[in-house]
Amino acid sequence: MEAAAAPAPAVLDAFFAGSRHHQLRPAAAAGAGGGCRSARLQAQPCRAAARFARADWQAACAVLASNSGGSTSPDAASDGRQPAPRVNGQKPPPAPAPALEAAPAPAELDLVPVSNLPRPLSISDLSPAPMHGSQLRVAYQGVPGAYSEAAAAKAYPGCDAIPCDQFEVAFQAVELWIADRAVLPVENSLGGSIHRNYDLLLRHRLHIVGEVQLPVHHCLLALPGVRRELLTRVISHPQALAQCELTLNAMGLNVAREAFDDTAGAAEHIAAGGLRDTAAIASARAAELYGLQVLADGIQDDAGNVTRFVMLAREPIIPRTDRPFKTSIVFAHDADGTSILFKVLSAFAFRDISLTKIESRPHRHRPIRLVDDANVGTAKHFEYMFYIDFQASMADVRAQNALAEIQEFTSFLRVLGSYPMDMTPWEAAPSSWSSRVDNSSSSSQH
Ligand SMILES: O=C(O)C(=O)C[C@]1(C(=O)O)C=C[C@@H](O)C=C1
Repeated sequence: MEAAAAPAPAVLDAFFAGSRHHQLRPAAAAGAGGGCRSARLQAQPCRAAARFARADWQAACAVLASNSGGSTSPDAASDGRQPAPRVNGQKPPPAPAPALEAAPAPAELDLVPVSNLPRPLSISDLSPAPMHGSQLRVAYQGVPGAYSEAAAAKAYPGCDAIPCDQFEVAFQAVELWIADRAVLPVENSLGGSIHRNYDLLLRHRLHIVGEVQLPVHHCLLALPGVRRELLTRVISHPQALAQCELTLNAMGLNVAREAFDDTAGAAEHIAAGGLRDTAAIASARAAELYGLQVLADGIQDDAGNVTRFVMLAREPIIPRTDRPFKTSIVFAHDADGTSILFKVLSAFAFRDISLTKIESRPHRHRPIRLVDDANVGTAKHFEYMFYIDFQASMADVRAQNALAEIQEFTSFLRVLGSYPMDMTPWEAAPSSWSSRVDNSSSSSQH
């Protein structure tokens, strides 16, 4: 138990400081609804989504890149961008006009003077639970049929899922009000962390507002009539290839394996190109969408194959204590500190707060630390940013005090989000390719 129940105002201020407004709304995105299901957002060049002129999206990307900088992190400054407004983990700047408002408005953009337009709280701001049945626009990476689309649907049932060609585009789509939320993978039980998204979480200013765990059930897909013996290549997302490696070998499929942007994109590529020598690892839904046959299903190496996704929004949610919450933080420490990681872990251990994840990423701004006594640069350590997920809400005084303590010996600390844990029960996906293998290998024409 905490002896002192005093909250840690600096940490909490820093956490809630994320709710400032500086919004850029592409004119065409202001309309209600979505209609973007089939349009895919792209980064370079930015192909137009259904309702957006190509120029709008490109201008929006350019303004975001030149003005917002994303950020809050030491990382962002290395891009040579404007010093970003601090979101949390740092003191917020005094009130004046946000950086985006100072930007000259491209003709086709409707820049909202946000300081004049206080946005009323809506129910979605207040509720930590997904908004069932509403047409929330949710950005994900991949094309329809990707697991990320299924994760978006699980997180926000009935949402309008917006495909994006890269993770970064999904972040930008939310920042630019083209989407309301993004749902992005952060770790898989077999393949490990999706590092790119850890780096992007730091570089952008979005908040984690939820998590969703998706059992991932992979199928081997090919054009109708193709037999396994004809295959010379298996293509898929690198995570999916890694998750099926042993099973593919056990099936005798020792053919070339090639990485693709996403699993469903690989299936689409086979269908579009009429590739009879290539199979994709993707979902059964991708098979239906792109007219492929399932040669084998349940080919993931482990029945408990599950990917954890985070839900991202422009605003943090109000943390609560009436249900299990997780909080995600990222921090760096001063070069001269000793045993910092031990001290950080102790701050949680002494308060009986369980950690659910630790990740470290290179500290881009300060990649190397000199460690020899003479400081002549002969001995070096890498420097890291540390990401920790812990099982407590920011509304819990134990978490507030732990972060207040941690703040004393870290040079940078940011709360990425405090959000309800995904407690939905899930069944392991069957991993039984051998009993389900399609017999077409002996009966079909090729
Ligand atoms: O390619 C897809 O279908 C995705 O949604 C991406 C992704 C990932 O990035 O890990 C998501 C879940 C699976 O683990 C495999 C791939």
